[in-house]
Amino acid sequence: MMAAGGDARLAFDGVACLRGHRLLFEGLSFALGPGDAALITGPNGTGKSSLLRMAAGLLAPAAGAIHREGTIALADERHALDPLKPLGEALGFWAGVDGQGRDAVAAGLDAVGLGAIAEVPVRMLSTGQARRAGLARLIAGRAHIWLLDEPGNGLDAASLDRLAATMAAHRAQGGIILAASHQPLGLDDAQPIRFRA
Ligand SMILES: Nc1ncnc2c1ncn2[C@@H]1O[C@H](COP(=O)(O)OP(=O)(O)OP(=O)(O)O)[C@@H](O)[C@H]1O
Repeated sequence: MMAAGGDARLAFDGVACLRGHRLLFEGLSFALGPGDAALITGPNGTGKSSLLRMAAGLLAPAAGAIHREGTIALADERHALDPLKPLGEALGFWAGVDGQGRDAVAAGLDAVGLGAIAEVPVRMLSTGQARRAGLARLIAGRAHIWLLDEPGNGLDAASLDRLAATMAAHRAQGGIILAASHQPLGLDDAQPIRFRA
């Protein structure tokens, strides 16, 4: 079972983002509670990934405040799984760090359709499988707030459907999703956060 969202909350209040000497955005405010989702869209380099890194606490806002309640997990193109280990074992390491057990790893693998290759070393995964492995890691961590950076990249149609179903289940349990994507993710009712060139 996924963690219940409980009182999960993620809110930006008048946030500005400075990278190098460039102001990417300012005055950004939004609030997400249990079951909510927001979808960040916009051209390359406008600050979508930077916003997610701020939400994760990896990048400080130049102005404004970010409020978080609940556990947070970020999935981007770096899955951070040990390339030499079998997939299931590599996921088990991170599940342990997140205070989860083998059942969470099994649920993560199942959600991305990789249960049959749990014994395959991470270095042998295809591009799309590696991407799905990163999502399995996120799912197995059972965090309340999911930050997803282009989660549909490299995924085939069946995997995109699974991702949509997994996101819907997470929200139904009170989880929160903040995603950046150039492609539709099935988050049609999500709050839009649009960046412009
Ligand atoms: N460490 C850094 N130092 C300075 N500038 C950076 C740094 N990291 C990213 N940037 C710049 O910040 C800007 C926004 O980058 P970001 O990755 O947030 O964009 P994005 O909207 O996610 O783009 P894409 O659609 O290509 O993924 C870019 O111009 C990028 O070069």
